[in-house]
Amino acid sequence: MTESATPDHSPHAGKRIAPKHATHALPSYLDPEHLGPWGIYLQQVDRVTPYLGHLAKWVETLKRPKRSLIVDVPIELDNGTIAHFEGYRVQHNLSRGPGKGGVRFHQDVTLSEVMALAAWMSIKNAAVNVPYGGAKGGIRIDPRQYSQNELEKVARRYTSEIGLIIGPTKDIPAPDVNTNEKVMAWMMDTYSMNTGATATGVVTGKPIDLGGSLGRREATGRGVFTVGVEAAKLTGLAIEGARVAVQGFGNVGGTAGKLFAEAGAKVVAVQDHTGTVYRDTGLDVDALLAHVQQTGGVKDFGEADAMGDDEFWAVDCDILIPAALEGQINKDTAPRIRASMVIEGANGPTTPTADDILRDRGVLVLPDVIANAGGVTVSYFEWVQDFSSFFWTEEEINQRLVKIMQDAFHGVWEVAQHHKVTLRTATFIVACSRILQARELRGLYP
Ligand SMILES: NC(=O)C1=CN([C@@H]2O[C@H](COP(=O)(O)OP(=O)(O)OC[C@H]3O[C@@H](n4cnc5c(N)ncnc54)[C@H](O)[C@@H]3O)[C@@H](O)[C@H]2O)C=CC1
Ligand SMILES: O=C(O)CCC(=O)C(=O)O
Repeated sequence: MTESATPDHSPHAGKRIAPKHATHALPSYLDPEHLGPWGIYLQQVDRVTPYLGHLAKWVETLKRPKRSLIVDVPIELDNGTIAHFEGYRVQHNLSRGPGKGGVRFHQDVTLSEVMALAAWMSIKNAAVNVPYGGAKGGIRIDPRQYSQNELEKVARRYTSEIGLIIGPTKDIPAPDVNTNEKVMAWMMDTYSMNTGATATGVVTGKPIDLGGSLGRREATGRGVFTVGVEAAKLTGLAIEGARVAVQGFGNVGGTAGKLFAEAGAKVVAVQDHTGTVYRDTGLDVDALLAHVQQTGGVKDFGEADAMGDDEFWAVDCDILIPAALEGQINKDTAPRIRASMVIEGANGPTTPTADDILRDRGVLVLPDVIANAGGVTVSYFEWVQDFSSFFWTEEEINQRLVKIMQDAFHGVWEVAQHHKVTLRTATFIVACSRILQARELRGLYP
C-alpha cells in the first residue's frame, strides 16, 4: 500500500487539494509516466501534497523547474579532433535564495536526471534551512576516457557556457559524482577570468588555498554518519559492533564508511563500479581507501573475500549506505535487504516502490534529502567564509555542521511521528512548506 493510499493522519485530512488548478497538461518531459529520477521526484511531491494545507495551492511550482539550460561543450581532444559534449544546468527553484547544487560528470547524465537532482537540492536546502534554492548541473561524459588536459577544457568551456546563469548571488555549483576540488578550481578560475574579478564565491568545494573550506571534503559523509548515530539512538541500535554495508566508496561512501569504522562499527561489504568486496569480520577501511586511491576501485583488494555484485544486496548487515547513483534500491533489491536502517548518501537511490517495500518490512530509511545534506551545509559555510574573507577552524565547522544536522534530523523525526509518515515524506513536508511559504510571500509578478 502506498503512503498516499493509507489513511490520512494529517490535520488536513479530508481537505486534499484536487489538482483542479493544474489545468495545463504537463509537457511530455515532465510526465511521471516516464519514470526515472524526475518521475520519482514527482511521485514524492504527490505524496506530500495532502500535508501542505493551504500551501498546496502552490505545489505545481515544485513540479516545474524554473530554468533549464542545455549547452554544447566542444573541445579539441589531445589527438587534434573535435569532440562535443552535452551539458546541463537546471535551476529548479529560487524562492529561498540563489541556486545551489553540484555538477556531475557521467556518461549517463540526462536533462531529466539533472532536473530531479536540482529538485532534490531545493528540498534538501530547505530541509536544513540554508538560504538557497535548488540547482544542479551535469555533463554527459565518461571522465575515465579522457586526459586531465581534456577534462580541464571540458570544465572550462562548460563554465563559460553556463556563465550566463551562475554567479555568487545567482547559482553556486559544487562537486558531485566524478568532480572534485580540482574541477571547482578550474570553474572558479574560468568564471573569474570571464567576469574580470576573482570570484571565490561562485563555486564551493574548492581547494583550501583558493577559498575552500576546511571540512567540506568530508562533510557529506560526516552528515551521513551524524544522522545515522541520531537515528540509532532513537531506535536502540548500537553503532559499536554494528554491521555496515556501503555502495559507492568515493567522497561520500568512503568518508561515511571510515567514520562508522572509527566509531566501532564493522564495515563488512563495499561495492563500487569495479566490483564488491566482503569480509565477515569487517574490512580494514583505511587500507581499502588507500587501495581505491591507488587503483581507482575496490576490485582486487587483497584483504577481502570475493562477493558477487548481486549478493551485495542480501548481505547480513544492520546499516546499508547507498552512496553511488540513483535507483539502486528498487523493487528487485529492496525485498532482499537485511539491514534495519538505510542511510541514503546518494541522491535518489530508492524508488517509491522500494520505499513502500522497506516501510512495510519495518526498515527505517533516512532519506537523501536530509541524510546527505552535510555537504551543502558546509558549502554554505564556505560561501559565507568567502564573502567575509574570514575563515573558520575545522573544529568550528564540524561543530556547526553536526548541530545543524542533528537539529534538522530531530525536527523531521517529530514531524514523521506526528503525521505517522515516513522520514522522506516528513522531510518533504518540512521542506516544501518552507519553499512554498517563500513562494507565497514573494508573490508572482515582477
Ligand atoms: N560529493 C558530495 O558532496 C555529495 C554527493 N552526493 C551524492 O552521493 C553520491 C556519490 O557521490 P560522490 O561520493 O561525491 O561521488 P564520487 O565520484 O566521489 O564516488 C562515486 C562512487 O560511486 C561508485 N559507483 C559509480 N557507479 C556505480 C555502480 N554502477 N555501482 C556501484 N558503485 C558505483 C564509484 O565507483 C564511486 O565509488 C551521488 O549520488 C551524489 O549525488 C550527495 C550529496 C553531496
Ligand atoms: O555542496 C553543494 O553545493 C551541493 C552538493 C550536492 O550536489 C548535493 O548535495 O547533492
